Amino acid sequence: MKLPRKVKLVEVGPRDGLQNEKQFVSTAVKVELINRLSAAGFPNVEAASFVSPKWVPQMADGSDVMQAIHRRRGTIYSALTPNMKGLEAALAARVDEVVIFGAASEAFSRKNINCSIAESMERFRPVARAAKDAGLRVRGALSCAFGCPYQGDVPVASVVSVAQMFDELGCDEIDIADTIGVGTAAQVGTVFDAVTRVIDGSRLSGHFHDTYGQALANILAALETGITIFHASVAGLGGCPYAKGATGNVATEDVLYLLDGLGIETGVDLAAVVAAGDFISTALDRPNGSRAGKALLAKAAA
Ligand SMILES: CC(C)(COP(=O)([O-])OP(=O)([O-])OC[C@H]1O[C@@H](n2cnc3c(N)ncnc32)[C@H](O)[C@@H]1OP(=O)([O-])[O-])[C@@H](O)C(=O)NCCC(=O)NCCSC(=O)C[C@@](C)(O)CC(=O)[O-]
Repeated sequence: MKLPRKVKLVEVGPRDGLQNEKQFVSTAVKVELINRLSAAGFPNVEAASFVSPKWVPQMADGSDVMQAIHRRRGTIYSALTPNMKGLEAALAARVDEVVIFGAASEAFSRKNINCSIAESMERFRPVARAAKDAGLRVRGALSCAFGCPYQGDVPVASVVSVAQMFDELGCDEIDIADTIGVGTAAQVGTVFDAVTRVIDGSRLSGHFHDTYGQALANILAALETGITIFHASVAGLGGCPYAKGATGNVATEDVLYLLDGLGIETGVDLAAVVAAGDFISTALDRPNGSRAGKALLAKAAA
């Protein structure tokens, strides 16, 4: 098994992790979480979402969050921008990277962003162009690459085709996302092998939710196909408001424990992430969703 020496870990907890919370999480808590995560050494933190507050009320304070955070040198702060209105807000908030987000499933595209896949790409085109003109990085998030809550199976050909659309829009990075956490290691191999035939693997990332407990195995399977960028959410927070039943992202602490054990460098301090996971679990008054996080906290307290 040939594995990479280094991996880029993108922390998505402040956005993907919190967006589904029913009770509004205060701006101060969001800011403290982002500051703790960037201090832990993440090269990239997904910090906000400039979407319609009617669709995702939890993310309505994105501008305030971006204004209040302490920007660590070397950290890329990303935000979701579904349209030009979102991009204008993101530019005003001085984000470093925008995320346009589409799906490999027509049904999910309509539920999540209220348009077809083809329409979404036409909506994203000026967003990507204006973001590039402003010197920002552009990431394309490709949901439902391993299954859809509305449509069921998603053909690998649809994943490849939407990845190529993002590529054509000029995306620097493309996230292959298991939105509802149904993918298996075998499927991960098949999907990444197919996408890497048309897009260089160094520009692809694995974004795994952990509904069926397969996320760490899926990360290992993706590492074996040469993928070196992964997303994770501190304390396993999260879920998509338009993907019922799906649990949070794979917990960052668990991914770090795996990567540290494999001797793969991330530049991220596991102990600091464990403390951030404890902070946000306490603030939300809920059990910590990271197995490694809980074990390390218990060990430290013993
Ligand atoms: C795309 C739209 C806006 C279309 O929504 P729409 O209703 O078709 O759009 P609209 O243009 O008719 O706008 C409706 C209202 O929203 C406002 N509006 C419109 N755009 C914005 C904006 N950017 N910022 C603030 N406000 C906005 C707009 O001004 C209007 O306000 P009104 O006139 O009614 O007062 C909507 O469907 C939406 O916001 N969807 C976002 C859903 C979302 O955020 N989902 C979660 C993120 S995706 C995800 O989690 C998956 C991912 C990325 O993690 C990967 C994975 O795991 O799969």
